[in-house]
Amino acid sequence: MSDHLLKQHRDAIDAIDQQILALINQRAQHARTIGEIKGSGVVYRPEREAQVLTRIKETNPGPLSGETCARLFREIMSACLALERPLTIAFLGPEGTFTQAAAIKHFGHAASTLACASIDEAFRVVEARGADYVVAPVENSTEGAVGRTLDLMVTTPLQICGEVVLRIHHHFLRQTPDMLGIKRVYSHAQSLAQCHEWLNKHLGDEVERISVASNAEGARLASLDPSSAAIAGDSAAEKFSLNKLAVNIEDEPNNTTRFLVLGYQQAARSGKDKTSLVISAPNRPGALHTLVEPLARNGVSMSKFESRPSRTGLWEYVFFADVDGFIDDVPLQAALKDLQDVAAFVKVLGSYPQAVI
Ligand SMILES: C=C(O[C@@H]1C=C(C(=O)O)C=C[C@H]1O)C(=O)O
Repeated sequence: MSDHLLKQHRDAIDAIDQQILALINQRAQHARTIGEIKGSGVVYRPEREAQVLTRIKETNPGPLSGETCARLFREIMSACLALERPLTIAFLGPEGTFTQAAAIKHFGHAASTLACASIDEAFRVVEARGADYVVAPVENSTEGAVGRTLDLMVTTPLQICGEVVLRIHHHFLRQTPDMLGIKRVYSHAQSLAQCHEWLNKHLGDEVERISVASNAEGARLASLDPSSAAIAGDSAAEKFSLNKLAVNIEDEPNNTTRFLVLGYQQAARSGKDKTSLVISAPNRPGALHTLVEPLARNGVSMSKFESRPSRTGLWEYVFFADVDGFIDDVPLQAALKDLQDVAAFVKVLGSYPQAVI
């Protein structure tokens, strides 16, 4: 390899870096001015961020992938937004959970994350304006709905203003670098379930499976005791300096979790939006059909329909529906009007941009 050629390319990179540096700061100046124009109002604009990321992906000339460029711009926007006002995001702690990874994926590293002891607590902190937004898991592709998040959404005054989809990779973690003398394995119940085939194959019956409040808590416990192991993701492995004895041990290779972002904010239309509803009908034959029919009749397509026992005792079940489109779209307005005539309870949980990255 010619040293001369190498130097030429490095000089070019140095010159480009200076241009990038100047341009990023020019961008930040605009964001700061936008912040001044917004005044004391809401600074985070999910629809605008979704549009920026979509444009970057669609116009990216390569060789970097669209996904990679969107991630880079995600961080640039995060830093620009922090110049307007830094955001605090409540999540189900401790540090190192997948929910924290989802919060960072959505808001970037310039946002501060606030670990909470439970999903309830994370909602409560934001409701009391102790943090700006809450990120909460709502469904996993293998394990289904996260009931607690659904229950909280029925009564919270917060609105959904975004969604995050995260690929979940579980690793088998331990203080020592071998599989000898393992007496117990800690993880969240959902993660134990998502890896049960791997566990059945690689661990004997005598190894106890202990479900704990979070994967990160499992990793913490395993870091204190050489006879214990844990199942958790990358960030918990790093945080507690554990060895990865096996990586990506989830039974389902496309294991993903969807999270919702909630705050005191209705997102504006991004052009590629979803609306979430919770509805309920009196418990009589055909009730479910009554709830679905107005959506179908008005040509509103549904991407999710989930039932959940009602906790108020007023109705037997409540139903969570995700539909395509923004709240003031004509077909959706018509469907909602028809629904209000037949449903005992309808609450719009929010209209928000579909996840871009
Ligand atoms: C700059 C703005 O504020 C924030 C930062 C954005 C950015 O860096 O592009 C986009 C949306 C907002 O969350 C804006 O509203 O345009």
